[in-house]
Amino acid sequence: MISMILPLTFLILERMRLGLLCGHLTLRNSECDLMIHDEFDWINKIKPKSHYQSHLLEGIGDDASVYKTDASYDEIICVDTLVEDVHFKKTTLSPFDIGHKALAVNISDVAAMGGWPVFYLVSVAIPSDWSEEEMEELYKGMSSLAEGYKMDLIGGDTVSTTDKLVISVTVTGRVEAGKRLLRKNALPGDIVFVTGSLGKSAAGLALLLKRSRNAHFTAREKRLTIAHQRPRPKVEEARVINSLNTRGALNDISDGIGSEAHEIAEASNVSIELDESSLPIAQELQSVDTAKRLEWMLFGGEDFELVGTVRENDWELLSEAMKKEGLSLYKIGTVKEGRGEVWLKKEKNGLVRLNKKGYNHFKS
Ligand SMILES: Nc1ncnc2c1ncn2[C@@H]1O[C@H](COP(=O)(O)OP(=O)(O)O)[C@@H](O)[C@H]1O
Ligand SMILES: Cc1ncc(C[n+]2csc(CCOP(=O)(O)OP(=O)(O)O)c2C)c(N)n1
Ligand SMILES: [Mg+2]
Ligand SMILES: [Mg+2]
Ligand SMILES: [Mg+2]
Repeated sequence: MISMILPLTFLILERMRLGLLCGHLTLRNSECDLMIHDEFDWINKIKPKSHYQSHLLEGIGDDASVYKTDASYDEIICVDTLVEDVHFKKTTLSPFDIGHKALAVNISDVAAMGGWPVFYLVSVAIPSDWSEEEMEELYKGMSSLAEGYKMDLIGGDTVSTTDKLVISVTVTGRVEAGKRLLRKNALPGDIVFVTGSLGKSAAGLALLLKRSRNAHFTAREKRLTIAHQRPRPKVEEARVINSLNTRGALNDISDGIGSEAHEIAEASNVSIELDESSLPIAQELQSVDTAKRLEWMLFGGEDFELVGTVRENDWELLSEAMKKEGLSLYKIGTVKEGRGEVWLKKEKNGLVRLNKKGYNHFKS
């Protein structure tokens, strides 16, 4: 009995000591409780106040960073990471899907700067339950997407890990000199647009989490799961917006438009008014309960559509140019004077303030 109680007492005292060290009492495996409570606050804390390299045009704070070259274009570079059990499970994405998505989310950030992708580098931490065949499939997922953009894989890193698969992809791209499209470019009076319907990825994820990717899905359900597994980065759309040679703000939707609209509003120091009745509704989500659908559309994330703003005078020209390329674009709101707020215009109840909600590592 004593031999059981003694170690237990020691364990409890040790937990209390750690709890005191961390300023609170918790029973977690790690030494201290996770101290990051908001992803975006944390990024702001580590953001350098100045930089050494004068050819850096945009550092931390947009979808990707941009630096100047002596050529007629500026260079774009960005990195995003996918972690098993956070961004995917073996039951939600196949190895091929993981490769596709890890590259697609980065190409999407290049598109969100108005540019096109050029090179990619891949860093993988591989646990022992992942086979060589699975890793080959993952790389096939990347190369088949890269092919369409003529992107080259130019480097990376491979390490072992004891736990979950981690894949980190760096993508470089280019944009015509001085023509990058930034979150801070919106001005009052602008039209807010989105390149496609929202919420399909979140609906697809819900299906995959419930049933697993090898289950039987109807054709409608399959379109939702594919939206989650194989998002198409909107490079063509970004290039049309860029070709207009006008001021415009742009952001890609990874966390949910509720979050990204705030990012534009905050960076531009304006407010954004979204019109609920103008948000395009995917045909696949027509039959879904309205409240659930709105939650997925505003806060679900991972649609990788582009949300942005253009001058009211440029709207006709832009929507014509998109139509000519067979691409879609929807007017969903307007930019107003403000201080980073986002409002949703309801059909009946007037304006409601949207929280900066969406996917937030450490909060959700
Ligand atoms: N750990 C980090 N160290 C340095 N910069 C970071 C870190 N995490 C994020 N950032 C930067 O913060 C900004 C916002 O990141 P994020 O919200 O992930 O953008 P996105 O949704 O477009 O991928 C970007 O400029 C990104 O490069
Ligand atoms: C198994 C699983 N659970 C939850 C999600 C939902 N999810 C995970 S990360 C994320 C947001 C996008 O990822 P993030 O790392 O924030 O990309 P970034 O904003 O940096 O582009 C969402 C909606 C998922 N894709 N898979
Ligand atoms: Mg982004
Ligand atoms: Mg990111
Ligand atoms: Mg995010």
